[in-house]
Amino acid sequence: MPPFSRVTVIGLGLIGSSIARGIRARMPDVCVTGYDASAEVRDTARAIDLCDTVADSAGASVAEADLVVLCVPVGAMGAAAAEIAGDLPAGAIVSDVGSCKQAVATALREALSEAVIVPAHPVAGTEQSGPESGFASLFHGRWCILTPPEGTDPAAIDRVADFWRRLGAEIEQMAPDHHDRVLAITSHLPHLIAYTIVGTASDLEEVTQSEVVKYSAGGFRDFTRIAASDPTMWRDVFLTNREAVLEMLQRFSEDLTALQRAIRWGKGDELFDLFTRTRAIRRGIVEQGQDDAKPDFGRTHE
Ligand SMILES: NC(=O)c1ccc[n+]([C@@H]2O[C@H](COP(=O)([O-])OP(=O)(O)OC[C@H]3O[C@@H](n4cnc5c(N)ncnc54)[C@H](O)[C@@H]3O)[C@@H](O)[C@H]2O)c1
Ligand SMILES: O=C(O)C(=O)C[C@]1(C(=O)O)C=C[C@@H](O)C=C1
Repeated sequence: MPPFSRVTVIGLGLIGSSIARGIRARMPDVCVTGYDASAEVRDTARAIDLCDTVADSAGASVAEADLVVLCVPVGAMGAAAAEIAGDLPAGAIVSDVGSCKQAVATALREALSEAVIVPAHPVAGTEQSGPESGFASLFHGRWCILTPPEGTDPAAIDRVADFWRRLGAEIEQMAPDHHDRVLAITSHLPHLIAYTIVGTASDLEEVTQSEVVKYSAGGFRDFTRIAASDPTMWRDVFLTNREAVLEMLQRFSEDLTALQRAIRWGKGDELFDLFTRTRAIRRGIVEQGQDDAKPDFGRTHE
């Protein structure tokens, strides 16, 4: 039996709509209610039959829920939680999918002082956003990291883990501050680098816009996919995970300076050793079947 029978998804963008579709595909008996602050998104969600019900207010959407999943940008988590505070049923579990965990956990606890909260982060996504971009298989074979605060009811953690396993994810548990440091280097910094390199290329006076488009067939093209990611989401991620990102950025710029010196002084061995090491890391990722380089992730969009 599914761990929940009435799930409310708040924020019907890429992740929220993928959860709604995943529930339809993997837990068809579960009733899904959706809500989004944008009336346009709610209309689209109704038009594409994303949920059993799309409510017109956050409070109404949670009134009968046993699980509420907040799928809004991390900077909006506190406000979204505050909106449901007065209507949340006593036994309901609240979760979220935010890309940073520590600050979000604090915001959720402040808004929902009595609720059982089990924060989660599915490490799966694309550069798309909005209700039509989601797909049921997004979480298949991907990690979902749970960051429950100390003292969280283990039965609640198990139910949320079961929910994500049924959506196809594998579960890992971590302390929120550790999560934020790990994701700062594996996800947040790569996005910052992609935004920078695409911005720098388009600013170069000697390179025209049409040349940027015309010659972006190789490595640069991969950066442009990442740099097309949602501006609101990523603004919020960098402002929210500020400390960890700045720490990793400091390490990164020191390593970049070392590379700069190696190039300047013709230290070919240093370059060769680093590139050999990084090639082995890439091959390890591919061997583990986690190669996401293809734009459609090699997965079926159900
Ligand atoms: N995109 C990814 O790759 C990815 C992966 C994992 C986790 N996440 C996290 O998932 C969350 C959602 O990201 P997404 O990619 O689905 O974004 P999205 O832009 O596709 O969707 C976000 C939706 O939230 C709605 N919204 C904003 N504020 C709201 C509020 N106060 N109440 C109700 N609805 C509100 C917006 O109208 C929008 O429809 C973010 O916290 C993000 O960090 C994203
Ligand atoms: O592949 C992508 O497009 C993503 O950006 C996915 C990605 C990532 O960096 O891995 C982005 C943010 C998330 O919080 C989790 C996953």
